[in-house]
Amino acid sequence: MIPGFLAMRVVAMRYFKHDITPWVIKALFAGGIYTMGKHLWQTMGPFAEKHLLTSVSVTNLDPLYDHVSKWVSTNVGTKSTKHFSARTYNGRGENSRNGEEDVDSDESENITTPEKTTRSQVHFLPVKGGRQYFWHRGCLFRFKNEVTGMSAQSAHLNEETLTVSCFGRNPEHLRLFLDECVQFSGPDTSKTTRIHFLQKTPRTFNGEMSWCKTIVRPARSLATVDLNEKAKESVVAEIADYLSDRSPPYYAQRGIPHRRGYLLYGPPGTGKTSFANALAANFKLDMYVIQILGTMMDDETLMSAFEQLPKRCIVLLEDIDSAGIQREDMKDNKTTKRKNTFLTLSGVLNAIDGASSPEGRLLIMTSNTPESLDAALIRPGRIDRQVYFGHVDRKVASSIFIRMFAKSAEDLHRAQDGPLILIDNDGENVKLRQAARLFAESIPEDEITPAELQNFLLQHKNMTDAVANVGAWALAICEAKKAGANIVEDPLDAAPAKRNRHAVDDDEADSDSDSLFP
Ligand SMILES: Nc1ncnc2c1ncn2[C@@H]1O[C@H](COP(=O)(O)OP(=O)(O)OP(=O)(O)O)[C@@H](O)[C@H]1O
Repeated sequence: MIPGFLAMRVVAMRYFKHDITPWVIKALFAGGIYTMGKHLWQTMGPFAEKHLLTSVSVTNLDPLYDHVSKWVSTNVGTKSTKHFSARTYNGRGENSRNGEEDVDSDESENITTPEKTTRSQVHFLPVKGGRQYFWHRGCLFRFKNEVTGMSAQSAHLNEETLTVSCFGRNPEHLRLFLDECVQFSGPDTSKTTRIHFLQKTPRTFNGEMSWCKTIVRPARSLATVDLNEKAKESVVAEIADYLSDRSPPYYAQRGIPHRRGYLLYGPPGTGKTSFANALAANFKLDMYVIQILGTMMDDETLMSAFEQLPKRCIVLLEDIDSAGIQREDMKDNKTTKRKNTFLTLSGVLNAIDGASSPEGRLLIMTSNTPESLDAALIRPGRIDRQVYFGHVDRKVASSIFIRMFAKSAEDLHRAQDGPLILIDNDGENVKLRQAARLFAESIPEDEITPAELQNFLLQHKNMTDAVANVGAWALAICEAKKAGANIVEDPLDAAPAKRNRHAVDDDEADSDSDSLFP
């Protein structure tokens, strides 16, 4: 008997003149059936799932994860569930994931396409652990979204798994569905490079750092980085050989640790980081960036960062000299507190090639003043090759100009790893080539960095204007550098008196440009 039933029955009889007994019996019966069904489902569920469903699982380490979740969030969306997790995608078919951001890059190829858009969209997915059912091409599908563990790439990132199941035994339905997800996702995400940064781990309070920040950038082509062609080709060939399947056994047989290191050195803004990015894109490797300066990095953190690296990747140690790891500090192995670093020479060397540092990775260090680095840091075995990045010469100036003003990607033919070559499709490109020659002739050789030139061209997007003003601008830059000034005023923005100083150059440039662009 249900406790209090008699009292309730009496009250119902008195006030409603109604006997509730049959209703209570019906409710008890329904409850019994529900409990029995639930129990049956719990015991039979795994059996039914195994025999009635065909499933496929994808973890968030695979690009397919993004394609599937994007399809589901767009096409199934809010129809059959009330609790969601939200995530953002931008219009290029890239996405944000766990600690991962999309960024627009000023380093993307300079030829823009109209379909590139930076607008972010918010999409809904079922909460983690949630399920969603939907029909696709006449088949009932189930979508499950679960946290399944810690990511192997970073001990602090969750590994999430999407399981898509379809009722029936035919895996063809799933294959068609996954194909559609990939198509739906739009531009190929392999045209992006993932760049990982060290960050204080959000879930710990001791300030421990791990690779928990990731950004996705448009893949940079090697052809858009100006560097001595022979040097570029041979570096690319060496890395291709190092990453090939025959390389690990070759190193192992000879008892050599399977590691390779490069030092890219030269003045700031000459393309060292860009080249590292382009190498990562070319070899489809993730890049792991360690910025020592300003991060209070110590030996332990650096060691742990290296230990967390995946087997195949590029590690970029940025501006290793400016981080305060310099010869005099390292000689007696003192801890250096200069410039906020707490690193010792042995700490850095251990991290780079100690017993616990993974093999198979490619190390790239960049430096503006390599002469200040300790010989131990860049000895062969740690750094196998040094590559110089310098100021622009006429060839590079012309190449940057053409890249900036070419109207479309089709106008530029890309040799495998070589420079971009302008195709003379029509008269326009002949003009562009001539303008590039004039532009390059107005620039003093080996004085100006590619970054400075690129910046000038971003501010002078009109070709005639760029050719006409580059001479005066270059002169101003060179004068400022000689005087040790950091601020360089654009001669066009300067007072008239100052502009007159370069009147001759302006006039010459004007006459050149006039002949080109009537
Ligand atoms: N050699 C180059 N070829 C093409 N673009 C270049 C080159 N050098 C510089 N740039 C452009 O200049 C900007 C800065 O380049 P980057 O960051 O690669 O220089 P860096 O040498 O790494 O500088 P830093 O030493 O200050 O880190 C980028 O936008 C890049 O596109």
